[in-house]
Amino acid sequence: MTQDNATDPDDRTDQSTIVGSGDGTDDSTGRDTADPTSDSHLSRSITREGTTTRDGAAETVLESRNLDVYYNDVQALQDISLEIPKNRVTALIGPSGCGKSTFLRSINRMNDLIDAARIEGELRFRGKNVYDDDVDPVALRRKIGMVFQHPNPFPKSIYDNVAYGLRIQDETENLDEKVETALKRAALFEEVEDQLDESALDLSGGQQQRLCIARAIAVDPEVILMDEPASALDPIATSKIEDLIEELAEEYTVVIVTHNMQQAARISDKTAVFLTGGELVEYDDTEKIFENPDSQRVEDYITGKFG
Ligand SMILES: Nc1ncnc2c1ncn2[C@@H]1O[C@H](COP(=O)(O)OP(=O)(O)OP(=O)(O)O)[C@@H](O)[C@H]1O
Repeated sequence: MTQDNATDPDDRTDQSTIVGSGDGTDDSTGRDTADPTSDSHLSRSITREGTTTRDGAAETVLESRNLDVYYNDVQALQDISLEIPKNRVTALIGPSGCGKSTFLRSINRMNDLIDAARIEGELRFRGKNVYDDDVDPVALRRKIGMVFQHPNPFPKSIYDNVAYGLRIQDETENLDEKVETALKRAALFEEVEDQLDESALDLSGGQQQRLCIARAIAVDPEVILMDEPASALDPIATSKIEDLIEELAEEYTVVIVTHNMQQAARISDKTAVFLTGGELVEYDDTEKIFENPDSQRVEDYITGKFG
């Protein structure tokens, strides 16, 4: 479990796209990155506007294809292929050490920060392999924000925490409004509106976690990755975070690692079950996984026979 801070604004640049050039132009193929099913090798900016929704089905936003991850010579993930739908909550569950956090960190290239980590295969965000040479990981992490197990607000005021990323990006127009919107979306505004200038460190753990979510939201991501975001919180704070996650899925695509199977069953639409050895054993609608999984190993895990 990494404690790195994907939202650390000091790690950011002013680019608004995930590609190095940031100029929003097509490469020589002239094809459009917006097509999530496209196989093309592209260098166009990836924007929210360029999407289409298939009839009835949620659009795929993230897709791993034959993804292998190694730490030095040890393989942590084996041949992971799955599609993550837009505006849904996708839960990653499985016993300790099965690679859930590794997969989550692969999505926004947080594993780049681990020297021993090596990736093979593809991880596509809106059809574009995020491991292509022209992808800027800092810009990628702005589009794919991350919230960690332990709340990690900066030692600054509540306001400055939320505004930090926007200031780094020079997006200070209507800053008060943007901060307020992010705090509202994170279901925190009403609790802190009279203390915006006070230290974020004085908030409760649950409030700090919602502040970290507000900080991630403020820079307008499309995807929010959450690595056990409620595991350090008490039951009431956990319940608020769970309610919030369901609300967030109206605006964002949420991918959450959780050890808590009840939590996965309560809040997620899709569930991926990883088992020992870094194998994705089953991935399906959450209801199906919990009520009638295809795999006996998954059933054994869900019913507590191991793990
Ligand atoms: N930085 C690292 N260096 C070396 N090995 C690592 C590193 N991070 C994880 N691993 C190994 O990779 C495997 C997968 O770890 P990962 O943390 O992704 O699993 P997990 O399912 O998220 O576990 P947990 O539920 O305990 O957080 C484990 O064997 C772990 O020891």
